Amino acid sequence: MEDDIPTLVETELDEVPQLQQSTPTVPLTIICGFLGAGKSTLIKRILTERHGYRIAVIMNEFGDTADIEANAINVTSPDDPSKQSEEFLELANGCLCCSIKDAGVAAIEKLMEKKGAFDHILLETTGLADPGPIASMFWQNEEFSTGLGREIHLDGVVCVVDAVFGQKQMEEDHAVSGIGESLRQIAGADVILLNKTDLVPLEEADHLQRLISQVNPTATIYRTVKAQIDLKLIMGIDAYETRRITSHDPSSLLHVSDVECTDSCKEGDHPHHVGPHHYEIRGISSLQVAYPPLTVSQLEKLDEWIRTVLWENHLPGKTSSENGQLEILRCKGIFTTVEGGLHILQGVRNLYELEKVEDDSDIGLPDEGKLVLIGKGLDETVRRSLEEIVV
Ligand SMILES: Nc1nc2c(ncn2[C@@H]2O[C@H](COP(=O)(O)OP(=O)(O)OP(=O)(O)O)[C@@H](O)[C@H]2O)c(=O)[nH]1
Repeated sequence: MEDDIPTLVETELDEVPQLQQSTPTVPLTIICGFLGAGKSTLIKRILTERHGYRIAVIMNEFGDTADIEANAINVTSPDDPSKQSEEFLELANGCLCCSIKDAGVAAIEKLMEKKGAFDHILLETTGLADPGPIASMFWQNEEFSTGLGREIHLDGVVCVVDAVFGQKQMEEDHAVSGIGESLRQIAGADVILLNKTDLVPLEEADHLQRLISQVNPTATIYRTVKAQIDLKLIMGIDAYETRRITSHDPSSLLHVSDVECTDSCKEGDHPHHVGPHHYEIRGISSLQVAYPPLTVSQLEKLDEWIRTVLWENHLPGKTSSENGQLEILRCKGIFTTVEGGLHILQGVRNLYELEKVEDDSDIGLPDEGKLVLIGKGLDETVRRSLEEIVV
């Protein structure tokens, strides 16, 4: 009998370091979506269903949480009404809910004191929030990376789009500095849930999905009813990882939808096909450029191009006034080099990272590199300027 004991202890010791290595920081997912699209429905599901994940959800307000309490969900705090104003609520399914009423980082700092109680953070934004600045708070931010960034990392941005009103919201969006919030949300998303598809005919959902892909060809789109989605598809997606990739098919890192315009797309009021892989809706468009394996100097030129455009809002060698308004909301890229290296680009607004992938010896290289830009002013001049990098 006693002989069994050392074997058990040994197994436990073996497992601990492996777990610590594979989860060095807690992933954070930003959830955005226009008013009424279904964000709260998604979050309510996460907080109440038995999915087996321990997720901490940071909400704008406790309004919906009070609703969850009213629905007799087991909250660990006693039945004291004043407890509703508590900042943290632990729910029956192991999830944790907290308010972000004060300041984002402060709420997360408090949350991290509870580390160990959860393994993923979801941050819900308000319906009118632009996810770009929020994402940049958690990514490539020096202050963050020397503080909280040692404990959490940005996993991805999920946008919930209303299948009934989504198109109207995109087209009628009141522009703030030229670009409306619903378009900014779609442009900044890594995963899009086209929700409420039970309320529209199939063709309407197809049409809206096509419009969304035209604005953001890099996002993965799932159709949902009542935000029913396998959580594995929206969490743990590592959308901002550039140095280390686990996929053996690196081109899958830059998922790009290939969509063509239909007859119904008219210039000016709908996305339209401007050139190969170039579409536009209310000033926002995406631009895709393919690249052969790059030399070191071409990669440096590309880096300089991205830096100039993202930081100075004009093309290299031109002044801002010459090029009209150029604003990049999101950029992604995957590039191979003639030496056989693989480089990944990730960018949110004026922040970007162009990094060589570590230990790429056992992963296949894609046939061609690809750059995808989403933003404003992405016309043929921009395309030509990008193509000149490899001439
Ligand atoms: N029929 C149908 N109704 C849905 C679906 N998803 C959500 N709803 C309903 O749509 C309404 C709005 O959903 P919410 O989850 O509150 O939307 P929200 O994005 O959180 O809204 P805000 O907090 O105002 O930004 C609610 O009445 C939901 O029950 C769906 O897939 N189908």
